[in-house]
Amino acid sequence: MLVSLLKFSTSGIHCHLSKFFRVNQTGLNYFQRNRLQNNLFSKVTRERDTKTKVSNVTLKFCLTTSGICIIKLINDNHTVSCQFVKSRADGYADQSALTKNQEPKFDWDQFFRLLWPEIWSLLGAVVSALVVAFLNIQVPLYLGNIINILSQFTQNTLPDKSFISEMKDPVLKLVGLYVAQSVFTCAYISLLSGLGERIAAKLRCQLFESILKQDIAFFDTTRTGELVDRLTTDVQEFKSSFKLVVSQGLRNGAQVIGAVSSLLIISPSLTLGMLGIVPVVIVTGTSIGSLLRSLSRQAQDQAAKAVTIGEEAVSNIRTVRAFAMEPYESQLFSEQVSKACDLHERLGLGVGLFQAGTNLFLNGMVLGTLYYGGHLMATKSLTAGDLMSFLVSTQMIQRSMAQMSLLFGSYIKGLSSGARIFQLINLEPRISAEGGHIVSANELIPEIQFNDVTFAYPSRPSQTILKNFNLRIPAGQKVAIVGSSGNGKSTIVSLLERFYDVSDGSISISGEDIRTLDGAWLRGNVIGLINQEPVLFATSVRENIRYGDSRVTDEEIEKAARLANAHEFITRFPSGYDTVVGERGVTISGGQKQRIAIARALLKNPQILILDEATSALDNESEKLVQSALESACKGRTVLMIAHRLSTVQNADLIVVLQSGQIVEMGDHKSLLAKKGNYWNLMNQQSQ
Ligand SMILES: Nc1ncnc2c1ncn2[C@@H]1O[C@H](COP(=O)(O)OP(=O)(O)OP(=O)(O)O)[C@@H](O)[C@H]1O
Repeated sequence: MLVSLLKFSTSGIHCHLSKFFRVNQTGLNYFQRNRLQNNLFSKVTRERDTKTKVSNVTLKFCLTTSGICIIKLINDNHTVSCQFVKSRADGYADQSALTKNQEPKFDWDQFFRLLWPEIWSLLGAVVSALVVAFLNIQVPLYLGNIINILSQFTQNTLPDKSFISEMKDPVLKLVGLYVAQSVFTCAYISLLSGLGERIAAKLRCQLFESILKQDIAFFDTTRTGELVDRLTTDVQEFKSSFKLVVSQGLRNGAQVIGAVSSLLIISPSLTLGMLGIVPVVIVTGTSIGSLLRSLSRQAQDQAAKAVTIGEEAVSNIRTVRAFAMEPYESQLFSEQVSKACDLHERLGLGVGLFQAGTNLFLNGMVLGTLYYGGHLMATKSLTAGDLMSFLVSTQMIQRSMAQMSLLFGSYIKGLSSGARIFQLINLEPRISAEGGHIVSANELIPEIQFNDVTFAYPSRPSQTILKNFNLRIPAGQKVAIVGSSGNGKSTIVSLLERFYDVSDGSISISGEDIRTLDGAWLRGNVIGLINQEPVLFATSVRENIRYGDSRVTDEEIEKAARLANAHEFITRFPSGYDTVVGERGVTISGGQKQRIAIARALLKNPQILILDEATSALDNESEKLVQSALESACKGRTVLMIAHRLSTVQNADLIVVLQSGQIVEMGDHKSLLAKKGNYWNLMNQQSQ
């Protein structure tokens, strides 16, 4: 990531500097310009408002709190102001495939489809919650009843009756009510919890599946942290809101309806007077709600941005440490966190104001009831027990509505999280990993043909990387592609693996356009890829070689490891094949990692092997070991080799020299040297 920032900055600065130099003719040479850029990085990323002078140019850097660097180039006569380099966080987030498109919308259809298989649990929970609400509504009536009996006893209107016998029935009923209330409360809470967890698990799996099936171009523009945030925070938020809204919302909603009905029975005039202002609350609530929803979405997006930055820094901790960039990363993280915090604070204030307003209204309602009810009691149209029931019911309405206003915040958060989840689940990859046909093993000829291939990366469509590229790699031959950095060598590999589709032309294997072939079959059975930075998972050596294929036996694993020159060092580990290699294989050396990766690739016995600079990250000693492993691995296969070090390609059947995405020379090592052209130049450069 840091490297990306530097690359990003370099190209930007380069562009501005070159414009500047063309205009002003300051005559800085290449080295001065490089020094200038290097200075620039160390200043931009470490200090604020720094000035430095290189040659006759003064550079001023500002790292503003919003993370935007503004650079001014000032020479003796001119001041050129370069508005430049947004912060890494903003720069990347702007490009994100998920955030650059339209605002995610909550899909109610999809939500109900998700709920459908859980309908019985949901119904059970709903019925239990409604029963609890119904029982709650009964409580004030029974209490009112008891008060009426008590007041009759205190006024001596029941002289012949025993207190215990009169009280026994209503008290027992009340106890029964409370017990039933507890049973149904337990039922709806446990049913809803299970339901919420199952839905969350299903959503996580669907999200993960959707992420894995996205094409590589999607990952070019979407940051890992953003995806992790959707998998974790959004699903968690959605689940909690769902459970809360269904349980509390249903219970409180039913309680309000039930309590209002019983109020209507006790005193219609008092009830209607009390409910007169409810429509005003509903209209105000709805309009405030849509404002809060938008604020909630912004807050969640911003929180995701912060997570993304934190995740990147932690996963690239070695680079961060090597550049002593901890303070910079902390600052970047805290800037994003404080932006998210601001938004959440505003959201909290909004929800708080809404709740405060609702509470004020509801308390006024209780006070009004007391006042008007007292008046009715004074005129003997209401008994003390009725007023008691009325007041308890009104308070129940007040409490329920207050809780529903609290739920409102959760409901809003749940909707925005759900919208973000569904957006990613519904995202269709442009290149599907599966589908297309399979060529049977005996018909498959491992011959590769690039026909007039032109290609630009989807994230940078204006930059054509390959132009009318034609190449035939006959079955069983070893073809090497060489050329200086950035000429499109690895791009050829990505196209052959069908990580991207060609913009024009076609690539065929065994005479079939690879766009018509099943991608998973192609990558899983036909092509083996060994690249510069082998990635191992934090599990045992055995599991890394097997990589999920349970059909593979231990003997086959050992055979592949022997072929990859890995068996010897693996058996020297105290736990042998069961040695755990640490996250991304940090506990073993680069050469060892590479040989495990070779064994993994060989295990599927691919007919086509791609070596993308497979030895360039190794020292001489490791390179020799890996090179000999590769030589045995290449036997009997069609091999496409990408190489920086020309020493590794000399025995190739055909060497292709690439320049700016086009073939400029082709031949074997000897004939190319004899030509004294590009290949010869590259050889000379390397030997120097
Ligand atoms: N995912 C990507 N999105 C956009 N542009 C890319 C992407 N990957 C590579 N490029 C650009 O494509 C061009 C060719 O890159 P490629 O990696 O194919 O070159 P290469 O010859 O393999 O270089 P190297 O030898 O340094 O690995 C470069 O300009 C690079 O910036």
